[in-house]
Amino acid sequence: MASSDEPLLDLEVTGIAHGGVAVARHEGRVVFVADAIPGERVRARVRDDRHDRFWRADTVDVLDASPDRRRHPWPEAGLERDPAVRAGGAEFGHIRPARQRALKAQVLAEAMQRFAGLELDVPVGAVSASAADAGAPADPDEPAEGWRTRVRLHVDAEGRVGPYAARSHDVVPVASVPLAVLELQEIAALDRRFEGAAEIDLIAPSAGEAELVVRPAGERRGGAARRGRRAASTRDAARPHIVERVGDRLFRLDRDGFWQVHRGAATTLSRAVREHLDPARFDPDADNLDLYGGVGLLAAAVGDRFGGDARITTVEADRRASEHAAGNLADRPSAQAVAARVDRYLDRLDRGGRTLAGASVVLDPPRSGAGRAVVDRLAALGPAQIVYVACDPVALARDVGLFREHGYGLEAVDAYDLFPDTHHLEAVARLTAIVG
Ligand SMILES: C[S@@+](CC[C@H](N)C(=O)[O-])C[C@H]1O[C@@H](n2cnc3c(N)ncnc32)[C@H](O)[C@@H]1O
Repeated sequence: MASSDEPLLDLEVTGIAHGGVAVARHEGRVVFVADAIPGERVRARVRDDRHDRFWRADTVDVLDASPDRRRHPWPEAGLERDPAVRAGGAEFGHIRPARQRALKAQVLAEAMQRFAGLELDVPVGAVSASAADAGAPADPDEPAEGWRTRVRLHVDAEGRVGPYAARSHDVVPVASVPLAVLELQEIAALDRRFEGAAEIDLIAPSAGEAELVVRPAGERRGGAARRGRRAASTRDAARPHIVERVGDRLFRLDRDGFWQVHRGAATTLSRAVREHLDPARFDPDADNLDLYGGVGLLAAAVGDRFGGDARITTVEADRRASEHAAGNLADRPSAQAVAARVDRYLDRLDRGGRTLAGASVVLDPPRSGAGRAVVDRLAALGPAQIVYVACDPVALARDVGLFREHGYGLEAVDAYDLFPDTHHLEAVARLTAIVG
């Protein structure tokens, strides 16, 4: 590992890589450079020179700035700070929002080309996080900050709170959290000392008060989820819950359970799933599935699109989330919630001699994607269409490539900027069986 005595490199920055780092070359070797923009010339300090083929470096000075460079909206994450103490989690904040989205679109296009063999040009749409019209397409010039309804901060040995530094687990005390929605900025208590605590969670549900939750050192997070499918204990039943509103519908979930983070995300993704499901291929009586269903957000969207009688089963590994899904979908007699791992659920269908012929499947896996084990099983069951909701462009592209091996084609894809000031993006794609 390089130290701050390491010589500095002057680099021509030529590209962008997955993960939010720019790409340059030095003496034939690729250098991944943090806090730079393609087209710039920067001075960078090498942080990691252990690999033969690539090094990692951090920008310390900009020699020729891009017109898309701006002052970082989070002072503790900006170039003025030494890279070792720059706040993490806002690695695109130094870039104007329109260029952030263009770079994300480029990463998606390159991933689709490389891993799925497809030439695509998909713009990444801005999404409003304002309390009044969250989820509406946003004015591209609207400030991108103020979108996070969940923020996790860490506590250092002296009780001070902050995010981890970029690329380390060192806590960086901060005076502001500009990516958070205003309610959370107001309660963040960043000047308080939290001795004995490990983490602070800031949570702003759409139907209820914003909360600051202190997690003592040694507390096990997500205990219920880890206990798997054991019978619900009295302690589980008493776990704090919150309520989220999407349109006219309310969703109940554990306070530490999964929910989309951007204030406009649940609306955006519900709408995207409704729009991407091809009505000509949708059979309300088929064994329609919402895989990786959480507390039933997207199963509800399917019901809203095709009516309460449309059959749908939401499958989720976290037993508590699945119990909430059953409650959240209780007004839909044709919807059911199953607590199971997706791969095991698909195996059970197969062993039972069932197929998914004529069925529509919503697939919303974690960041690592569905992967070969799930894609192979799902494709073998032969659904009519799959609407894939993805928060990682490379995992999506890899899985699209796998589906194509099984005769599924990519019919449509849209992308949304649900993580401004970071390198992340959300994409929704429709895959259908190619006939003939
Ligand atoms: C990206 S979230 C999507 C949740 C939901 N669709 C939503 O939009 O709110 C992924 C979900 O997959 C669940 N999960 C992770 N691995 C799983 C697996 N192998 N089988 C089933 N569910 C899993 C997680 O608990 C989480 O709720």
